Amino acid sequence: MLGIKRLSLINNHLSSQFPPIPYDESLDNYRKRGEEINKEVLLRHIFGDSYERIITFRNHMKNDPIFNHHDEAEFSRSKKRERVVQQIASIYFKAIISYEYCKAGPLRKYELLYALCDYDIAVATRISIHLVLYIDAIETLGTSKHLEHIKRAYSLLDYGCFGMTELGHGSNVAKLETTATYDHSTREFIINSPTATSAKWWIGGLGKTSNKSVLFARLIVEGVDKGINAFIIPIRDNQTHDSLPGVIIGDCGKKIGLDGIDNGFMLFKNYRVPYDSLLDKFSSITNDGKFKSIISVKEKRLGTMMVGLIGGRVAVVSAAEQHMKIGLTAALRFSAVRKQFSSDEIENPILDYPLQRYKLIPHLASLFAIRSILLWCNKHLPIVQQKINENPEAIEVSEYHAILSACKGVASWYSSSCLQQCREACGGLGYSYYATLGRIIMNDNIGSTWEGDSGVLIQQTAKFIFKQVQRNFKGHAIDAPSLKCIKVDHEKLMQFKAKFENSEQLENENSLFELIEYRLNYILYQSLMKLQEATGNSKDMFEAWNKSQVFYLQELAKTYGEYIMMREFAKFVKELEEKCEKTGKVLRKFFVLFSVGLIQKYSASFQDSAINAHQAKVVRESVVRLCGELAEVSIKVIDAIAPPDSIHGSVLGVANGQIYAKLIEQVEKAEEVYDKPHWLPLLQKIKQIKKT
Ligand SMILES: Cc1cc2nc3c(=O)[nH]c(=O)nc-3n(C[C@H](O)[C@H](O)[C@H](O)COP(=O)(O)OP(=O)(O)OC[C@H]3O[C@@H](n4cnc5c(N)ncnc54)[C@H](O)[C@@H]3O)c2cc1C
Repeated sequence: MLGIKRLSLINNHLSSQFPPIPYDESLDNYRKRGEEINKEVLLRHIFGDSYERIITFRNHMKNDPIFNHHDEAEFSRSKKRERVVQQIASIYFKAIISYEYCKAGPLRKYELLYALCDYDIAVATRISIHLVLYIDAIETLGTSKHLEHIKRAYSLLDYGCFGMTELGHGSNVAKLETTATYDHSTREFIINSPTATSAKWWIGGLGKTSNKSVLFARLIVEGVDKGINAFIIPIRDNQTHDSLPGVIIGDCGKKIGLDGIDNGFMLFKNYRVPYDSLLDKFSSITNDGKFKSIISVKEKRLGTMMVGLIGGRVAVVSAAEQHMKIGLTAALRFSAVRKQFSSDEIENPILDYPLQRYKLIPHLASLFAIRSILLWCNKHLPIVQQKINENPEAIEVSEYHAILSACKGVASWYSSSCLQQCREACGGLGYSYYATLGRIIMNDNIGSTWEGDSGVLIQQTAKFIFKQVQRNFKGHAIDAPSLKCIKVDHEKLMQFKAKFENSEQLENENSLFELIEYRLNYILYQSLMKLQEATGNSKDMFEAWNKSQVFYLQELAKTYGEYIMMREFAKFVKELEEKCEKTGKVLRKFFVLFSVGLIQKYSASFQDSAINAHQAKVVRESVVRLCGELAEVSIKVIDAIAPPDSIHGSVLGVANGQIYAKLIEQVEKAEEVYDKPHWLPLLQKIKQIKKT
């Protein structure tokens, strides 16, 4: 330690215009506080079977100078995109990603994406559009004749994109306007963009990179609209990289973040592709030119096709957790070092203040809740993908879809709120680019929109719950295991009174589940009543459904998502306790904080009758006390889960706690730090004008 301290002093002294900065022991001191945990056990528990491979990918990045956030700080959009391709090339071949490698383990590509997302979601997304969206679409919607496209994609002989969204439509996929008209004389499809709003828009990797695209278009056979189908088509010449005749490709321009992704637009003018371009697992055209589908009801066809495209949504949940982890690494380590005010001479680290603890610690608890549901999603993803092949309408499939949709929404909203708190928790220094929070906030921001707008997506969760309840009304048992707690008994619901009198009783796991299950049943009952009322004064069910969103159906779906997260968090803690009692004990407190936090957040609806004023006070006091206890151990916890400094890139989150030295070093390395501005003559001219 002495050696490191001396080195840090010498380095600082030799290269800086600033006075020497003594080694700051604040973070080391905070690290000694709180209960003991076993960091390795915790990280292994979090990463599960992926542990070794994620660490290997991390090491590839750590040892490769092409992964360097500070180099990239002043990069132009074009340079950033070039750098992302260099990074992908570097890691893809070191990681030996191939068709065989990914077939050997369905989660393997997600492990690479996970490691890359800790560095920058732009890099992870650039490759995930290709590896997950493009390849999974061919795999889910295509047949054996399309296997060659998949193999070429894994070998990077083709680089693919996912062409669904158009300028005019994103959420309402059924209304996409691009047409693919079948010409039986040549057994080809003629693709056209009939309107400006039918231009494919926002397509990641399309702007500059891809030579192939999965394309969603309206299939016309014998003049009849057969609905949206998917195709695999070439879009650029593989040698010259020119767009093919009949295809117009452009770049969507400057975005508010994610400079590293080349989002593009695409238009078609009588572009002909052969029959085999149709991904024809569900629908095909016979040799005598007749449309045929294994799903006879047209309205059901699109939904069934979409069911398999779930991998991207799991990646969004993961990104939310990863962004929270990086934000909290910066904010917590900074807060242990940063000092402001005291009642005596020695100032307090701001992490000692209950207000700062309340700002940050509940988000650390939510991070573990998201991680827990992610472990569940990862475990069930291959099972559900298999099930989709057998029966896309199986209950396991629709339940997975409902849970994932709710959790995608909840996780994306949690991460936005967490990152804003992290930025505020770091005060002005949090606004520096080198704190990394600004970059992450803008990159994370899209999580609530892409892969399906969260507010639209969770309506599908609400629909799923309603369908299950309808089954119950018709005398059948609810067949989704996650909804076994549903009891549509109004009388009993209204009589419910929480029993806890003090924090110990409140924080008991059974008591916490009883309360959150009550909340779920209560909001369900309210939603049913609201929908019934709205049905009476609306022109149709569509209007009634929309009138019941605010305060009801949206809340129902969110509560369900949070309930499932809580259920998985409880399992996560139990399994951890079996591996290491002391670490499990600390994580159990995070579980309790997450759960009590939900009760506190929803206290308005609890207080209708279920929780009295005294109990509400117990809930609030519990939150504050748990935040205090967990803040003491929070540096150890963040140490366990934080990626290495070179990967998270935040000067405020450096593991050695030398935040001021690191920030100064970075600022002094930036372009033109001590230079006169090139616009000095303009400044002087203005002064001259003022004088005369
Ligand atoms: C950076 C980036 C990358 C992307 N990459 C891809 C890609 O690679 N491939 C691809 O195909 N797409 C891509 N997309 C598109 C993305 O998936 C869509 O933007 C997303 O699905 C939302 O659709 P939208 O933009 O049409 O929003 P809209 O549906 O127009 O939503 C706008 C607002 O209307 C509200 N709204 C819509 N319908 C309802 C309703 N029924 N009830 C209440 N409110 C409603 C929404 O909640 C939202 O607030 C990308 C987008 C971005 C920004």
